[in-house]
Amino acid sequence: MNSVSASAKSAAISVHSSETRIGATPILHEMDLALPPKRWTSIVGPNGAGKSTLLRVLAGLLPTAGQVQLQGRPLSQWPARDRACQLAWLGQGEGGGEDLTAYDVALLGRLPHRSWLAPASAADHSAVARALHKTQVWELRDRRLGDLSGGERQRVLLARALVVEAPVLLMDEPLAHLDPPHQSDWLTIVQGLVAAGGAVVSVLHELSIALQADDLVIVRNGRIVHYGSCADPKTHAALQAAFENRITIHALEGGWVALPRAPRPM
Ligand SMILES: Nc1ncnc2c1ncn2[C@@H]1O[C@H](COP(=O)(O)OP(=O)(O)OP(=O)(O)O)[C@@H](O)[C@H]1O
Repeated sequence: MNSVSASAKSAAISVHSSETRIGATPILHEMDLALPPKRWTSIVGPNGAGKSTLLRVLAGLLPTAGQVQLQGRPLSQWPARDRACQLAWLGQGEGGGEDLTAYDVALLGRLPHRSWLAPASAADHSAVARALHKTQVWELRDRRLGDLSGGERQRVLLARALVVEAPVLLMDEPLAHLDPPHQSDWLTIVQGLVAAGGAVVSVLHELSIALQADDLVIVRNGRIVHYGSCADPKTHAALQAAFENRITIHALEGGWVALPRAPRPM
């Protein structure tokens, strides 16, 4: 299963856990996953499979019966500020800061780099400007977050995650509300992060985009049922099986697309 797995020590981020519960309900079982640097990994699977829960465990947002390691060191042993510089997070449908300008929302991502009560430095401002340009929201920088459209807002929140400049970036449904040109921009950003040595982990429902990643983690019923390269036919077979063969996968322009299987004519 783990043809591309790194060991926990050499991984950018890893989880080894027997069970994760939300309240009294067991949600994830026997998670053993080590994701290497310099790769983009997409987490996919049916609705309710546990993808977002797995990402939250990796981010340290949900306790688990086991251990998460970041850069080879248990998450719990990282000083909070250092950890926040190493691990950036873009959650699903994040709220908060509605009255802040887009610029100030992005600047929040620099907080881990700043000393207590210190004003933003020139480096902070240039990181924000770079991220707002990359995500195509520089022109919107003085608008309130609460006044932006869904896609504009998502791009500001992506900028906030990018300004952390962390070597590990976790994103839950980062393409929500993004139109195809902005999805394409997102792909360019991810490729740039990976080329610079980063580990990018994204939960995605868009299987054709997920298949453009380096590796795929397939989750079903709270378990990792496959982890492998997107180029591996075994990964395609596992993906089809995870979706009960209700998708088909086709080669296209050097990559793959996944389509819902058309119902048989009556
Ligand atoms: N707060 C909660 N209390 C109880 N069960 C929860 C809670 N949050 C999530 N769950 C359950 O945990 C399971 C996994 O949820 P999760 O959000 O991780 O799935 P997912 O794979 O990301 O789903 P989707 O594709 O629908 O976004 C689901 O059955 C969900 O109903």
